[in-house]
Amino acid sequence: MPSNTPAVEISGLIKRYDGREIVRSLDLVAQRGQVTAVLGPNGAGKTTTIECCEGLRVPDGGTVRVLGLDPLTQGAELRARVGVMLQDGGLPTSVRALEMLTHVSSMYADPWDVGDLVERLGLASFARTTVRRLSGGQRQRLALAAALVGRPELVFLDEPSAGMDPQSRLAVWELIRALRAQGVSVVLTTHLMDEAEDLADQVIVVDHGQVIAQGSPAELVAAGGRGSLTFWASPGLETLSLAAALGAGVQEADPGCYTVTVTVAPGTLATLTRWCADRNILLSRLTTGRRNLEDVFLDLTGRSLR
Ligand SMILES: Nc1ncnc2c1ncn2[C@@H]1O[C@H](COP(=O)(O)OP(=O)(O)OP(=O)(O)O)[C@@H](O)[C@H]1O
Repeated sequence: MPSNTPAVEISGLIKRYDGREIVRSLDLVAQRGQVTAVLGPNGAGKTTTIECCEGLRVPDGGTVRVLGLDPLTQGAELRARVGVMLQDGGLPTSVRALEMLTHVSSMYADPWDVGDLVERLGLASFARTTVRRLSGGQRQRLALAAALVGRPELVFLDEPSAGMDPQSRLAVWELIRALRAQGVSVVLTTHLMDEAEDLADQVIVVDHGQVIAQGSPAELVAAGGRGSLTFWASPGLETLSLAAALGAGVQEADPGCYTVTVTVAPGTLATLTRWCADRNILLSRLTTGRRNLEDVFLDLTGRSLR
């Protein structure tokens, strides 16, 4: 199989549960040697899509190729070349953490040094604890180590830093950067904007089972061409009236948190504060600045990820 095939190539993927179409003709390409982040809100179909790539789900339509191979019929060949970290860890629960990792490493001809992984991911403090008794974040780190110990060419990481404290999250991010530097292809799902923005070469935004935008973080941020304006006040403001005053879209992203889709100019702020003053509304906080992926995501989906 030529090695210039993409790491992952999905076309027209369809997946239904109980007759409900969860993944709806989804197309996605993840290039080799890159970090590709599949970003989307809860229930968007990210995990289902990744599980189709891992051969854990049978698609109802479309094609999935991983390193040029079909994960359903060529899974045995892929197993040695692909690392998988499932969202719930997917680990056996009655073994000790380090024993489990050492056992997995013994199945490979040229495994990653277990001691090095233990150090990079801070596993030493719970090395002798049985998996069942680990915290969620500890399990995640162990699952990541298990996914990497076989030195895969491609890894699927389903929400790799979910439930982790900030320090562990940084360690995971550092490791993902190291993988990329080694030429490993990484496909991860996340609902953390900063994770996608910091790590990914390519971000694929999925909502309702379809790709709604894709590009590098910089491309996605530049595409809107606007600044961002967010303010906080009491919940339930008349956003339609404010939108008319500003000549811009206004959304209540979370209760009491409003985002305005506009090119921010001095007059914009004057109009906003006047509109509020006329209604005796006190702004508790206001920020303007460069758009980030979160603003892009809000524009695209009308929803906040928090
Ligand atoms: N085995 C299943 N049977 C029925 N419905 C399912 C099954 N697995 C997932 N779903 C549903 O499919 C939808 C998409 O789930 P999926 O886990 O792919 O989304 P996701 O984007 O990964 O979300 P999250 O970020 O919450 O993990 C959800 O509504 C979920 O409840």
